[in-house]
Amino acid sequence: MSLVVQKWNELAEVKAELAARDWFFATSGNLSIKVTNDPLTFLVTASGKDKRKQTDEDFLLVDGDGNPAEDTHLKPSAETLLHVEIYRRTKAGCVLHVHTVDNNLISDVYAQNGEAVFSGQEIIKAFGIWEENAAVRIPIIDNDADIPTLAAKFAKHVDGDTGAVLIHNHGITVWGRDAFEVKKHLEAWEFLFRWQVKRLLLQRAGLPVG
Ligand SMILES: CSC[C@@H](O)[C@@H](O)C(=O)COP(=O)(O)O
Ligand SMILES: [Zn+2]
Repeated sequence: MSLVVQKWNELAEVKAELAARDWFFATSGNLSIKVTNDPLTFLVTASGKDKRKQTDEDFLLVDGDGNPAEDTHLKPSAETLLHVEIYRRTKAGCVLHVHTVDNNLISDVYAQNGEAVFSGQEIIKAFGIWEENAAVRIPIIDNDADIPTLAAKFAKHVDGDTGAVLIHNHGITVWGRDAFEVKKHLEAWEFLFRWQVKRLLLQRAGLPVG
């Protein structure tokens, strides 16, 4: 099996799992997986598709500038430049971007702080952090319809082989060394967002949550 086919299958599997979670509302979301380092090439979702469907036009191979590296009628994701920033700056192997109601709510509630911080949760261990009372933070950046502008703001927070950024009232972009790691991190973030949204509601209702 060629490397591209192997990576295609890996990304298709993650895409199917996120689809099963119903994390691709209204064609939102984009995913990518690195294929080669030198030169940089990666598979990225084709733009505007319903990512819940599985077809042989789901992904296309792009180069280090995010342009198609093959002859195709498919258009790379509108947000490919964000993926480019990650692959150029880190050793990440996979990038996932989803819009969920909870990640949008958290991005809005904490927008003024420029970050959301979570602590006191066992699932933080999914990030490989084992200390008692550990806290994790996720930066929140303003959304921008101009993708190069958004990518420049986003790039300021890309400083490790794993990471995540919330885009205000838009969604989350998470990256990791491989598909397994990034999916685990995405699931942990979404767990924390859902937990926090529910806690805020229960607190508002006067119920005794910590
Ligand atoms: C209808 S979702 C809005 C899109 O602009 C975008 O945010 C998105 O996540 C999907 O765009 P795509 O070009 O299909 O990768
Ligand atoms: Zn998006």
